[in-house]
Amino acid sequence: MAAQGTAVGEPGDDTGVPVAPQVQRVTVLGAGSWGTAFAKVLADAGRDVTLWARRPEVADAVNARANPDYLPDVRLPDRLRATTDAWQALRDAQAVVFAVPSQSLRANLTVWRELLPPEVPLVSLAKGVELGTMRRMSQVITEVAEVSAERVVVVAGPSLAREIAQEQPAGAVIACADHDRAVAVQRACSNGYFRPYTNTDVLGCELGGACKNVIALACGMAAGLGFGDNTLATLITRGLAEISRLGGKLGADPLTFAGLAGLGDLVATCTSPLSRNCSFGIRLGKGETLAQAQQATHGQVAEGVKSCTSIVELAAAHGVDMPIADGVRRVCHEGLRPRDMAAELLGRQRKHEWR
Ligand SMILES: NC(=O)C1=CN([C@@H]2O[C@H](COP(=O)(O)OP(=O)(O)OC[C@H]3O[C@@H](n4cnc5c(N)ncnc54)[C@H](OP(=O)(O)O)[C@@H]3O)[C@@H](O)[C@H]2O)C=CC1
Ligand SMILES: O=C(CO)COP(=O)(O)O
Repeated sequence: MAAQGTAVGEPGDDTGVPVAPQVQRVTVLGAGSWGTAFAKVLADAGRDVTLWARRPEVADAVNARANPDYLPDVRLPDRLRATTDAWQALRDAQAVVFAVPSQSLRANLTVWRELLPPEVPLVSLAKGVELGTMRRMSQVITEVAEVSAERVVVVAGPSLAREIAQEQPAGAVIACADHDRAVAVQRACSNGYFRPYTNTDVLGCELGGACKNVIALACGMAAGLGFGDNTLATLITRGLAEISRLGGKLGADPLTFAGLAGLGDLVATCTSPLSRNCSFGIRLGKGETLAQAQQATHGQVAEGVKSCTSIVELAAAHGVDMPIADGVRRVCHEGLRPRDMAAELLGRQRKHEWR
């Protein structure tokens, strides 16, 4: 029997699992590519969605069923409304989704926290680790919004925004320490092309999402240098090894890294021309400086460029070796040449694959 205040799962949920009350009105804060695509996912799942954009022209475009800056040629659903007024966006929300870049979440949340409705799930889409504090996004949310970890939900997995917006089938992970809350958000965003699974390993899912961006930069560099699929497969596999090593040390579930938030997202991001991180890495591999690559990709968020620093610091603080991530950090921020990074990785002391 369902616990008080919950309802028994409807068909499509885990059999008989009690779930939190239905989430119908959802607010997404951030109208970039993933914020807009995820808002569309929610609307296509039957939710009433309000999207907050910081620029009026983006809100106007979304209200005219488009977001040409971020998702050209995608028609947005009628259930999706946009505004630049955060108070208006948040006042009736039954779930709130944060879709701004990782390094700006704290500052934005400091403004939004007074407006957040009590008790509702707070959902993070961002894939990064905060510079300076080494905090994951769920930790930033619990700290700034002063809420318990059980209220914070993380969306992870292979979710290239443009493919999702084109309604191409994809799996995802909805992670929350409170399984019932994960199920409520899972139900709110399940539709005919988006299939989310639940997980209670928030730490592992967030590490998978943030670290794969750094490995995708390395894979892009390899492609930019002209290396082929053996190099790519080696970087993906050894990248997964170092992500799993960090996760294991911090207490994540090792299975998470074999799942959509680990291997799944790593494969999608390291191999797709749609990945901003991979594309940015290609530019570096072809010889562009960080500044040149940033100028050429103006307005695009390649989270790994910043998170490589905080991830390597986090690893060092726990005595974990992450040679690929550290190589990426040194290319991005210390002027190491990608070709020299490759030589250094190949010249490391020979070792056993797992020990
Ligand atoms: N794109 C994708 O495929 C996926 C992205 N993610 C993650 O989602 C997060 C958001 O990325 P994504 O939507 O792709 O990013 P985009 O670059 O597409 O959009 C960024 C959005 O955030 C806004 N923004 C940028 N800086 C600030 C700021 N300082 N304060 C407030 N708003 C700001 C932008 O507004 P404006 O237009 O006014 O500049 C824009 O709406 C990232 O962590 C990313 O890793 C996760 C899965 C998939
Ligand atoms: O997270 C993503 C896919 O899951 C998007 O990756 P990029 O930020 O590299 O485009």
